[in-house]
Amino acid sequence: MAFTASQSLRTPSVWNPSLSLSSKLPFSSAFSVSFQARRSPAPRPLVVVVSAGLDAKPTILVAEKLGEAGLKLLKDFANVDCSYNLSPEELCTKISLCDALIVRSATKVNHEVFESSGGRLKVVGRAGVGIDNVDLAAATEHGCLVVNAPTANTVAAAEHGIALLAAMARNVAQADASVKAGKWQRNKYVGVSLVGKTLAVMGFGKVGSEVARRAKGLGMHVIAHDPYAPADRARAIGVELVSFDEAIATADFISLHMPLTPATSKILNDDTFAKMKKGVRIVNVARGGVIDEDALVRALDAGIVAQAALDVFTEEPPAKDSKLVQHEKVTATPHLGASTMEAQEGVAIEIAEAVVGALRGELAATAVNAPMVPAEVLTELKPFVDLAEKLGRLAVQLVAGGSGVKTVKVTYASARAPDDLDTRLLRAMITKGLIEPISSVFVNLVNADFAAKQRGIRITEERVILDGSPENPLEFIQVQIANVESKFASAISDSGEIKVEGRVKDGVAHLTKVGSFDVDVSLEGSIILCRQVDQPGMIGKVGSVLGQENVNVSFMSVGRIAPRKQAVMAIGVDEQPRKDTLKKIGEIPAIEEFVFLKL
Ligand SMILES: NC(=O)C1=CN([C@@H]2O[C@H](COP(=O)(O)OP(=O)(O)OC[C@H]3O[C@@H](n4cnc5c(N)ncnc54)[C@H](O)[C@@H]3O)[C@@H](O)[C@H]2O)C=CC1
Ligand SMILES: O=C(O)C(=O)COP(=O)(O)O
Repeated sequence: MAFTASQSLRTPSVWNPSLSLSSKLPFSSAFSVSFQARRSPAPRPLVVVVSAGLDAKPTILVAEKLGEAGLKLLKDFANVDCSYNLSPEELCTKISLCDALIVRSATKVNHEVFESSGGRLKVVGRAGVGIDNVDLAAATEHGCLVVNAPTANTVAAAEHGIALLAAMARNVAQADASVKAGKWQRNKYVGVSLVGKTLAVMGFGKVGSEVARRAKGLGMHVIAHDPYAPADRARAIGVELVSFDEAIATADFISLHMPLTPATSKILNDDTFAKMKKGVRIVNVARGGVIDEDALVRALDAGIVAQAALDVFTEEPPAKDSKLVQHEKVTATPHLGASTMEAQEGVAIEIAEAVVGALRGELAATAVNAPMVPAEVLTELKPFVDLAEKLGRLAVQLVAGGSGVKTVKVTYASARAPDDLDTRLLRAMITKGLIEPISSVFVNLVNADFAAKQRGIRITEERVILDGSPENPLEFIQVQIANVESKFASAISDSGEIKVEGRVKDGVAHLTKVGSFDVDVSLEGSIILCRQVDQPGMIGKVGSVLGQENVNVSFMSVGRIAPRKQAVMAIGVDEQPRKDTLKKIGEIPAIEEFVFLKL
């Protein structure tokens, strides 16, 4: 049978586009939903990380210098190994003993690092903004959460951008070197004024907008280019958003503030320099890789670019004989944008809190490779998260042979408006439930979609919109697995799929349907499902077998088609019955089939 779905997964509008899933996560095209994710007014988006399952004190490797206040937070919680300047080989060796890794921009956290961790690494904390030094796809594949510290160095980076802008325009660095060399060259270092000039801010995010604000204070005319920035945010600070071509063609100064991504790599190149106003001046506090550095040297030599002020380089540190760094029209700093006392203390605290929180399995505000779920949504969905995982677990255990699952349909029944229910978390937990019982993979919110895709499992989501009060986020969740045989034939619904359905009652997950049978058993402990001919005394017979074997029954429920016809009995048990206990149940006359399901 074919399941239908009508729309691709959308990114909620509250997300910062540069952190959005659409650009960072290798989301599977196998997933589709028939509604949009929730648009939340929450001030801080949050993400839940499935707990790393740590029993002992975790170990955190801090591979680059971090502020003291952050280190203290880390040390209060974990064993902290501060090892700076590790070679790639040393990092790979150490990482297998670490639960978390904290880096700045100098450490390359590549595929080998995740491979070498042997599955122990659960969190990578980037103590700063740019995460281009972390292989996000590899992190996701390994179920490792990546968090960054996106806010604490914004002002520092913006201030450095302005410092470079002014220093470049007035030849401060070159004149300083000249004076120190015993010269007094007042005519050589005549600069240009900033007031009245047009500044194009490329990348109107946190740093870009702070630069724009400051440049306006200097009397500059500020325009910006950012394909994802909302026009009203720009308008609010008197900045006009323009196209890339218009920005570079009209600017006297260009300041770069976009992340380094495949789309922005070498975005300034021979072609784009050729479109610029002759004599343009360029500031780069973003990433060296957004400029084709050889092309910049050519543009400087040709006089297209009058000057450049660069804090960042494709290779850091750049080669000593780098033509770009040595160019007399270039002012260079060694990636100092975030390096103020204040920013480094702030960044250290921000990243330490995020990493510790993530290791505790708590909420983290700054996940880069996982869906961010606002806090209040999470609180509301918590019992359904439990239900979702358990339904996934039950459904897959009902498959004969336990494998061959390819097509899963999840139905959410709710009175909520279609765009008012964020199900990414639920889908991830159903996926976890489906995959973990049949593999050795640890599935969490980070790698759930990836893990499903790897196994060729296609999960579609559908909404049933109910009448009634939208107060309760969900009435029930139904999980169906198509095109498989079941080891418990009664779990196959009339339409031919394995079907389980559950609800949350008084905050507790309940199984409420198996195949076409209504049952009601709380999803705690484990479950025995029996099909029998409905007749008096069955509950007592099964109960006494379990009682004799000291297996505590927590819940029992019988769902039947009609009196004295076939019925399904669901029995919740606290302990796992021994094999011969289960055999004894199977031997009870009138029991036609039974299955034991672990939650
Ligand atoms: N030199 C330094 O020490 C520092 C450098 N940075 C760099 O600055 C970058 C920006 O930082 P934030 O403003 O905090 O990040 P942000 O994420 O707030 O802003 C980045 C902006 O770039 C935009 N963008 C994405 N692709 C674009 C494209 N093709 N063209 C134009 N705009 C595009 C995004 O929509 C977003 O608004 C970071 O990614 C990092 O690489 C940040 C802090 C310190
Ligand atoms: O936050 C960023 O993106 C930066 O570039 C700062 O890098 P750093 O932490 O100073 O190595």
